[in-house]
Amino acid sequence: MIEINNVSKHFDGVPVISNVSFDIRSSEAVVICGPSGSGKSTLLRMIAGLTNPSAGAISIDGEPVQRRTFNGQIGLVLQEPFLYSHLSVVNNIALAPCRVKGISMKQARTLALNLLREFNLLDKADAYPHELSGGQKQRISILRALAMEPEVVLLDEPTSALDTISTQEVIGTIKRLTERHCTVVVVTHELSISNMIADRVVCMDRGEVHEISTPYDLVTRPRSLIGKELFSQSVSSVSTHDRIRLTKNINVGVRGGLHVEHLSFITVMEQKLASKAKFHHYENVSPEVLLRLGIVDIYIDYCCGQNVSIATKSYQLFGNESDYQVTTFAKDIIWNQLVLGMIESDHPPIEQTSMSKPALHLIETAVI
Ligand SMILES: Nc1ncnc2c1ncn2[C@@H]1O[C@H](COP(=O)(O)OP(=O)(O)OP(=O)(O)O)[C@@H](O)[C@H]1O
Repeated sequence: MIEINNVSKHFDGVPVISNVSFDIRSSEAVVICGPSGSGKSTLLRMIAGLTNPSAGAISIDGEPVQRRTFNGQIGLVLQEPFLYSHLSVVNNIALAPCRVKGISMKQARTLALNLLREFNLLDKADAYPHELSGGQKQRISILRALAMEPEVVLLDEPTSALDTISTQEVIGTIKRLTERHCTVVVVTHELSISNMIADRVVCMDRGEVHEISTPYDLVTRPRSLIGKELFSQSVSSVSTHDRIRLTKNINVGVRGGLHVEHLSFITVMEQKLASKAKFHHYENVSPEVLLRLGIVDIYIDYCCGQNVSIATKSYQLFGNESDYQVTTFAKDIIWNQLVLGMIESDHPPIEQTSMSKPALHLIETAVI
């Protein structure tokens, strides 16, 4: 769908992007990551048609982006949400479809309300931007882009100005975009976004693409130095583990293929919890099924540097509409609040042998 062919860019003779080529398929979610100054935003701006390549070409559905007229087919979400402060949330979303697409304000508001309902923000329809949290503002700006029914949504550092909880909310919204089969391209420093939403991750450094891999491959077997540096950063030891008082067993599910050395958090946990935490590797089993059936208390999905993507049913740090959620936390948060909280709560120990036959069948047939 998006073709990037031998694209280079220089500013005043200084090269910023050098000979970059890759394709993005329709409905694909691609995360572009790399150190500061590696050219990520410049590449995204070129995909958006906001700046032209110095050499090479970028096209969407065969049409060069430079020649595309603005029709809302590319949705752009920036670090700052830039909502209109004098308009309510619903009118912020309805404005562009009304002005650009020429539909009536009534129709545009209906469209906006439907989006707000779908993305669980209906209760904010009549709020004004100053009444929203940073995360809510950013989620509204994503819906504003979505209201134009774009072919592709480009997001440039959508969470960099947000705290942990707001970041999780925004990641949830981006994830929903992907579930709607939008083509999504995200530039981010937040590695958890790639774990949560990306089909593929583009690793850039100094204007060049060094690796394009799935998040899982980047975590488990990075092929480039920059991929390794970004995704397998060394983890310092957990400072608070001595506070743990163990009274109960917890079952920890670990995604098959994820090895202990990928995360020293697990190593520390194994040492400290020795007899209390049981680790089980599961291949091709849905974490949701494992959690719903109570076979595991925590499911460790991906581990990336300081971040861990985990799923939990029985203990929730963040309110959520479902009783199952995958969240990416800094490992210290897991350790201090989640594991400690779980152990100190009245969480009943679950023995693996208590699985019923139907439950076993469910597990055998469930595929991630
Ligand atoms: N309009 C411009 N004029 C001159 N230099 C620019 C311009 N835009 C970007 N640059 C330079 O291009 C390089 C890449 O910038 P870019 O913003 O694309 O990097 P980035 O990877 O997105 O960085 P960050 O993660 O810090 O946002 C930087 O050295 C920057 O100073």
